[in-house]
Amino acid sequence: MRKSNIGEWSGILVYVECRKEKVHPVGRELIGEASRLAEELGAAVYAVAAGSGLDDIPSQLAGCPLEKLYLYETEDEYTPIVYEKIIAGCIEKLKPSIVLIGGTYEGRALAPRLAVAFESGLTADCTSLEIDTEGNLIQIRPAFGGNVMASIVTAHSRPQFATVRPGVMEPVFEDSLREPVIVRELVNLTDERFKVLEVKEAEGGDSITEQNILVVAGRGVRKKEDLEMLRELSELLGGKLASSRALVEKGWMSPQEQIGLSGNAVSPQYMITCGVSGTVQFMAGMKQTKNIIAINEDPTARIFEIAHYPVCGDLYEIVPELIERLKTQKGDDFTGIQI
Ligand SMILES: Cc1cc2nc3c(=O)[nH]c(=O)nc-3n(C[C@H](O)[C@H](O)[C@H](O)COP(=O)(O)OP(=O)(O)OC[C@H]3O[C@@H](n4cnc5c(N)ncnc54)[C@H](O)[C@@H]3O)c2cc1C
Repeated sequence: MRKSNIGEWSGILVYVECRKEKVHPVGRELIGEASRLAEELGAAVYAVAAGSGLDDIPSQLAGCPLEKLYLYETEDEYTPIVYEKIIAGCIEKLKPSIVLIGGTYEGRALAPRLAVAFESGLTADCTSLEIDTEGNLIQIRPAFGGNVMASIVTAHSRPQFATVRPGVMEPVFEDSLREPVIVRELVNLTDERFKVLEVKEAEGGDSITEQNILVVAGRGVRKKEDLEMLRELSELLGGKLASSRALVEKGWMSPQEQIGLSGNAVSPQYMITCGVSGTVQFMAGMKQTKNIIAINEDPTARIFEIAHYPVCGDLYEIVPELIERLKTQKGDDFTGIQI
């Protein structure tokens, strides 16, 4: 491990992922968390973004308590190798003690490369972050299939790298009047070994991580065809259907639609779980949900421990009834429905 003079490194740098000139929501979530940690450390928060068309990024981050915002304008499409060089250059210059990166497809490829480049530690998919008495970042994440929570510290090298999946942290509250210093650079670091010929959007529509309303199917659903009933409910509510891993393993739902430790972390306004027991691995991906309505026929199901609206009963009776009421009710205001 490269010996680092730890005292030379300070502050928190957040990698702000941008797609099609838009800040990925995880950027604001990480800035929110970084500003909380920075207060404890008495340190500053910085952000860095790379890509083309970054003109609008400062206004999208308005209200964020940032000291500096680094914008690296490049025509290169995202490839981990080129972006590693760009972000490593920024880290080299700034020397932040902590670097936070979204646990997205992009971030998951970028973070390990940066950690190797700086010969420092990385903890992937943290669910919580704290500061210890020495000022180290305590990186907390589920381990051993979610049965224990591991607290990991990178005590002897800097920066301390951590990724956090979208939807796990609260987004920053826009109350800062501070205008960050904007540092803008043009970069051209094309790596001859790679050429992006075309970028194709993944099929399957909007991701479940960006939904405000989710209906979640669990093993309590008996047949694949019965998912249509839950899909209808999700569409009537203007949301999307997601599932526990049980149905992904059966091949009824896709891995992109799975919530949990080995799936997606989500934080919708409303979630209706149907026949989901509430295992630790499932709950690791949905604890930030604002309103949980859980339908389960077992009164001792663990999901009821975190549900705001527990509904004990057979989903095959309750869901058709809900659909019927939604269809007959004027308007589609979900909050007005009496369960
Ligand atoms: C390393 C690891 C990672 C994992 N990652 C994930 C993950 O990311 N996401 C995930 O979901 N799981 C994950 N799992 C699997 C997890 O342990 C469980 O197997 C899974 O969450 C169970 O899904 P479930 O709640 O749908 O099914 P079950 O636990 O079988 O629960 C089904 C529930 O349906 C209820 N039910 C049955 N019939 C009805 C009915 N007619 N009406 C109402 N209720 C009914 C039952 O009472 C029961 O509570 C992981 C496991 C491991 C080891």
